[in-house]
Amino acid sequence: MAVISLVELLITVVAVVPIILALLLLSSFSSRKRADGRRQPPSPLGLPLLGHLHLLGRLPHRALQSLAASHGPVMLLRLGRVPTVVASSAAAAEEAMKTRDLAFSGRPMLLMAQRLLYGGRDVGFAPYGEYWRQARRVCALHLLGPRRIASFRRVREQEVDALIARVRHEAAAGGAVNLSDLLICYSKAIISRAAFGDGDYGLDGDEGGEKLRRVFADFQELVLASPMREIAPWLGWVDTLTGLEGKTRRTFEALDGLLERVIADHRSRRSGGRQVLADGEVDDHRDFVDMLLDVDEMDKDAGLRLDTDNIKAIIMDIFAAGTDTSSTVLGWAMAELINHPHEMRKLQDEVRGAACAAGRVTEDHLDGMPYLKAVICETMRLHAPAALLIPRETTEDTELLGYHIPARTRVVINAWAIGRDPTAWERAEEFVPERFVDAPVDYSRVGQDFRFVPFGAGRRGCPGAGFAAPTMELALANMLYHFDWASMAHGGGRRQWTPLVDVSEVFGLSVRLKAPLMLVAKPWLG
Ligand code: HEM
Repeated sequence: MAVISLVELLITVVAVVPIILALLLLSSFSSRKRADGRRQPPSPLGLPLLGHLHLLGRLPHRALQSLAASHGPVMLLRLGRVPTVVASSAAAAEEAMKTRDLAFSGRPMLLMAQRLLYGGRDVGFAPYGEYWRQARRVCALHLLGPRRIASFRRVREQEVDALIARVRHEAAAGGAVNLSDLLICYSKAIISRAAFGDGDYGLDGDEGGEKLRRVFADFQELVLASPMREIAPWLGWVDTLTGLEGKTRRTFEALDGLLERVIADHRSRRSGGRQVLADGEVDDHRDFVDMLLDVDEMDKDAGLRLDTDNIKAIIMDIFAAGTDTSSTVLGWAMAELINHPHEMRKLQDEVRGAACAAGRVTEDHLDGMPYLKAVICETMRLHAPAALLIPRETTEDTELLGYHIPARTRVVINAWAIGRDPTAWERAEEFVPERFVDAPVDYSRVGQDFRFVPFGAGRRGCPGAGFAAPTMELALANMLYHFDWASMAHGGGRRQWTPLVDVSEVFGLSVRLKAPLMLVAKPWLG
């Protein structure tokens, strides 16, 4: 990810500072009382300028987990010039996202989100305040409410059929299926159709949509990147040198142009005599852009104006938040199931038993599949895709587990570490879906159990969990219904059979499998 290479570059740059000087300036922030008697969270040793940045490495969620093991569930780090509190236990998460939710509901003004999301006029990165409250209400009620989610059932079922057909086609060609690619296509197709409808929108001269896929991938990579300018403003020139500046501009321009066309197209369809429906009525053909244009017309009196930039920002948010996350969970679920054949067989028995007569799994079958839901929960417990959630910022002076946290402190909640905390979970590092059969969690309702927070919780918790649930469940159930699976890997340029999937990770907007998931799919003949 770009942010990692930038950090590495910074480390190289500061290496010119004599090591002796660095050692002399080493500073310890270990837990201490301030002059006013308020306790600060403990900190590891930091370096001048970098603070604790160099400790994060390529897999920050793991590095922070190790640091928390020595320094405790609430730590204070300095990332460049940014003081950052890290919460790594269920108790800390509950206090931040429930007991003191209001104080922890801000978002920092992240430079890249500002650049790519119209100055923070979206939902996910908008600062806490009246605009965010209204935009969030629109999202939760009009775009992601239960009736709207149900209205996209046809889209989900068609896209699952398309996914299964693609697997069948690639499997028939005799090789391994690149399931990672197919799952990204699947979740992107669902979000695109929900957001834009069935119109065929693309970039100029983009045969097959490859250019668009790359632009979206760049967007996902950039949105949470930390440019040097933000960490150490005097090193802002590094962003131009590494190409980050140019890539950000090109990505923004490409997506902005596309969204302009989509919105103009929707506006012209509406002015051609289309009736605006009353709030709450379900019309299968209305997509998110339609809904946002409706809200702009209907909510005028409620004080919310959504101009074109607001609509573009909210749609981009939904793409950022909703695509990689769902496909990443599906990839991890398949990897864990291949590595746990007994659990794979158990889930296949459940799915095939429930949907046998129908010849495919539909959404009507999902309620009768408790093990399917348990597998998805267990996958997210071990592999929370947004491992560190989205960074928050305190809106006022507050406390966390007895430590004083000043207003405007950045807050990172390590959902990944909380899911693997051995003091909270038995056999914490093992894949045991049965734990969620014995104690089921409705993961589409966030904030029920703070040992399990892949969707965050509280005011800023994910409003899209209910949308993600049928998207993931339907795909996983159908993949297991239609095929028997085995693993295959690339090694030394050749494809090799392997009994297990390599579960090495790569950190990004989602923490995903490092190597593409290459699997052999054998059609099940029933
Ligand atoms: C497996 C799938 C998903 C996961 C794991 C996930 C996870 C998250 C997380 C961790 C946050 C930040 C929560 C916090 O700070 O407490 C978030 C926020 C958000 N998510 Fe999701 N998400 C998923 C799917 C979706 C989908 C499908 C959508 C929309 C269609 C969506 C829309 C949003 C939005 C708009 C926010 C910002 C909320 C705010 O700041 O007020 N997410 N998500």
